[in-house]
Amino acid sequence: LRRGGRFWECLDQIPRPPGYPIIGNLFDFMKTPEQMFLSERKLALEYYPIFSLNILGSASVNLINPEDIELVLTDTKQNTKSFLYNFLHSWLGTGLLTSGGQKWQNRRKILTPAFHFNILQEFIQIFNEETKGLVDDLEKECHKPFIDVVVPITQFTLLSIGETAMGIKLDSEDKDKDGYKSAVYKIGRLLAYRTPRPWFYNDAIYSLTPAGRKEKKVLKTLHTFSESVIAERKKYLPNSYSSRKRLAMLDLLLKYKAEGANIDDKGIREEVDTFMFEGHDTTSMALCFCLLLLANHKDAQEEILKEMETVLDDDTPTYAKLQELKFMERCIKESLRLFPSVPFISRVSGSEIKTKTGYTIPKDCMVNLQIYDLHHSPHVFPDPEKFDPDRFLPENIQKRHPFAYVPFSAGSRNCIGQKFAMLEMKTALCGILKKFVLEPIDTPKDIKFVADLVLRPKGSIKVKFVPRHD
Ligand code: HEM
Repeated sequence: LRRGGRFWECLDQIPRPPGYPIIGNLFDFMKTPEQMFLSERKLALEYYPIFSLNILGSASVNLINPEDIELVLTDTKQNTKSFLYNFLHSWLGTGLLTSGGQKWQNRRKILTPAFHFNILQEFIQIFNEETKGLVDDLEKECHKPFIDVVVPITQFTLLSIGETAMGIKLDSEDKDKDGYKSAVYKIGRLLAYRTPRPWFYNDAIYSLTPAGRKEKKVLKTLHTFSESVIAERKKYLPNSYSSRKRLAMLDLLLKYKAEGANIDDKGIREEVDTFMFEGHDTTSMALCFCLLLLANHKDAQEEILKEMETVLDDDTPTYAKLQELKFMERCIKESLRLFPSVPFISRVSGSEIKTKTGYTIPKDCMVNLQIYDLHHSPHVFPDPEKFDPDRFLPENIQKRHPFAYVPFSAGSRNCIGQKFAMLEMKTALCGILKKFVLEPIDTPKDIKFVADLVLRPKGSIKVKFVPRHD
């Protein structure tokens, strides 16, 4: 009623799965996190290219086709994140991922230099050192019938973001770090629980519920960790920053603050929380799924090895050498197609959107861009479940719509860390594949997912690591 006739008039034209009066499609989503994930996939397959949902008057439009996804991602009027991101405010505040308008523009401008090519080049040495630690850990465990790769890989990505962007060395035995990792899992679960329950959307009401009280405890762990990261880095603050032209992320923010720029302690914590999370969890999942796929595709594994032998000889990879690993890159890209770490993103329409498919999305409506379903659609990728790195040969990319593949989103709000992530994943793969042959235990079909902040498996991802004897 509040939204008026035009809103519902437009929305009612868009295909919607049958629901009930008042509650709408609520029962499609009042399910376990695993069933919720499957429900969305089923709807996307059935209703491609577009469908709407209405849960107790909370409406959304879901886009699955590249043409309409392009319309949203290239229009700055559609840049505002939907209210779903508000649920992250108690954790990430309004950092780069969750902010909008002028604040987002200022922060993006401040933080972009922290991911400049010169900075990334310096990070390769850290990625190599952390890869060595990862390979040592895998060596200790490789006598076992399998390793759940999520455990060592998450450790690797967390240590890597700590040492690169934050400039601190996290102790691999550190209890706070372990508490942080499990808190990230817990908050993801709580958000998945809250999202389909509009009666918990009000913060005051939610805070009184058992889930809200649990969230408060989890937030304490998350914030204690990020505050300790900032305190640790502050110990090493130089008196003057002028000696180095380019600074990594946390130093850059601390410098801006010291110089009186428009960022305070709260702002710095927002970004540390944002980058600690976005910088480790997404890359960790991407790398885990890549290892799963390579274990199941020995031919690709051997081809990567041959390429490594030609390009790297026996050296540790440098920035320039990593650029030359073209086949490895295609494998990572294909892995991110099948397992995009961020399965969907969400916006609110800043104006009416006339879709290429002939519908009108009303203004002020939640618009979800279903990246996972776009990447798995047979309309977009023939034989979509097949692992085929050649889909990313230049001549094949050219045949596709430019927005058919968007694991890092696209447009002005794209992922600021995408180059960082690719370099980190390539360095880790070089270290791992040089030492081990990956053997399959789980197959991709065995993996069940849960609705979460990132594409998360329900249980473990099991791979066998067999030491390589030259
Ligand atoms: C494979 C790894 C990664 C994937 C698949 C990924 C994916 C994405 C996607 C899809 C978005 C858009 C989110 C949205 O619109 O709501 C995003 C944004 C973002 N990502 Fe990543 N990401 C990855 C790695 C990283 C890393 C390593 C960092 C930091 C070092 C990072 C930091 C961010 C930040 C801060 C944003 C918000 C950017 C903005 O709105 O200006 N990401 N990422």
